[in-house]
Amino acid sequence: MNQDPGDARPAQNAGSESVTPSPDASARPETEADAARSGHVPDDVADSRAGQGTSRRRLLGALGTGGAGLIVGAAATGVALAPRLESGAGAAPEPTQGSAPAGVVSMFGPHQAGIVTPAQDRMHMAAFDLIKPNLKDLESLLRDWSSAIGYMTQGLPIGGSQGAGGADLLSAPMDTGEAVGLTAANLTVTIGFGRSLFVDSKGKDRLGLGSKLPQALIELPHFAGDMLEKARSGGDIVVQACADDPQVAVHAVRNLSRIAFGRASVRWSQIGFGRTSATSRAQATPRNLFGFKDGTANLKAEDPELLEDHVWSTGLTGEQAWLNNGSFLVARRIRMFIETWDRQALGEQERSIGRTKSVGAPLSGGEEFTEPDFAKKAEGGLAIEKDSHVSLAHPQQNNGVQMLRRGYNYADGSDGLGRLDAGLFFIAYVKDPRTHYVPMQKRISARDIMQEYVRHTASGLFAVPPGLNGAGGYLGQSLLES
Ligand SMILES: C=CC1=C(C)c2cc3[nH]c(cc4nc(cc5[nH]c(cc1n2)c(C)c5CCC(=O)O)C(CCC(=O)O)=C4C)c(C)c3C=C
Ligand SMILES: [Fe+2]
Repeated sequence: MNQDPGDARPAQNAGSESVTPSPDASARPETEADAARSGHVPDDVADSRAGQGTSRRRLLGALGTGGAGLIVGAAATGVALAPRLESGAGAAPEPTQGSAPAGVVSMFGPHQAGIVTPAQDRMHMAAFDLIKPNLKDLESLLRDWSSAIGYMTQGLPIGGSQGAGGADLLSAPMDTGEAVGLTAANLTVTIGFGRSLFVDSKGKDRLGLGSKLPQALIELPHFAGDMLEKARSGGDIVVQACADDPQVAVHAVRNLSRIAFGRASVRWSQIGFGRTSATSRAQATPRNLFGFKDGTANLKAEDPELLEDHVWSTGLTGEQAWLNNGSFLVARRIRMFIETWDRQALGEQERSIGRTKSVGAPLSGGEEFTEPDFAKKAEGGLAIEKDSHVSLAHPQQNNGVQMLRRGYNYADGSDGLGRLDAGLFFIAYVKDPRTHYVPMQKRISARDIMQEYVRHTASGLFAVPPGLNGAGGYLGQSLLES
């Protein structure tokens, strides 16, 4: 993480109002008690807490001038978090102005970062359950998370330059510290809401958000071959942290989990290494653990019209309108029977997928990006078998629907039989899972030749709210304030 320059010491407990220091001192709370209630800490209170006699204004000045790479976003991130983050007063920092420094992906925009962002190489995804479901905790959690995400995605410790350890020896540091000295590594943090946030298993409203349950946020049906572990599935809120450095991604989830203490707890988490998709034409197509190129025919950031048709939620009205510009995240932990696969002849492996292993070309001929010809005949039948993976997943077989895949390889050691517990942590973003995921998964689960070599062990479906448009807001605000 970038260590910002100078010896400036940040406030330890400032609130959302302090994003931009106000020149009008009378507008600020006078006492520490007032400050705690409002979530805003006056500079002098903050200074004495930090024990450094350095005002937040000086901190901001130092960052603004010396931290050229961090520009306004970091400089204006006056939203420091209390060590235990109880105030619920955090809010997003100012949008970065102009182009972000290398390695920094802005958290601002109509859509959340981490969807069409060029897929980073590492992922840590975690699902959280609320501890005592109530709107107050949910809002304060989302505010505090948004603030922390603002720091982390700019390569800063949560709370600012001294967030991982200043002069206060009596409190736990706001940031756990293991990312100090690392860059932001293109960190993005994307959040989504599970059906269980809205209603319980009997359909009863849990938090007063029942009327806002998106119609498409269904209970996914059972698919042939599913062997789902409940403890690894579902969740009220999901957090997807992706970065090009594993320590940065894990640091993000660890700190968000720490911030959630008392309000939400981790239900499951999954670490992924090695992206299995390309989400931009500028990226090379990576390979999955079957050794095949994965992500060739994926939707790409350069296709805004296709993204509009297949990924972004649009045209929702009334109580559902909060989700416009959002999306749906489908997560499936798919174990791959690597050892069995590795014993298959190359021809059988290629027949299962429908593409060559070497370059990823369709078996009907051409190069990697040649469109498959599903009618082409070969010796003994079709060049691309009807039940090959690409045939079943191709838009031609799926009413024209497409998805944005953003999955990762995972390996969680070996099972008791010496086999790798490894596979694909499948992630897809879709406009509507009822049309863009369920029918395709049904077809794949029932017929795909590749099914013999995989088993779905966990599942999640989440509604992903739109992005942050400006300072002072927080991720998920449209759900709570519409
Ligand atoms: C329900 C959706 C999908 C699941 C589940 C899924 C699992 C899965 N896929 C591979 C490997 C490959 N998939 C490829 C293409 C591909 N896969 C899906 C969907 C699901 N995959 C789609 C929509 C597509 C694109 C189809 C097309 O338009 O041609 C490929 C080929 C290369 C590519 O285009 O990406 C591979 C290889 C595995 C190993 C797997 C589960 C473990
Ligand atoms: Fe696939």
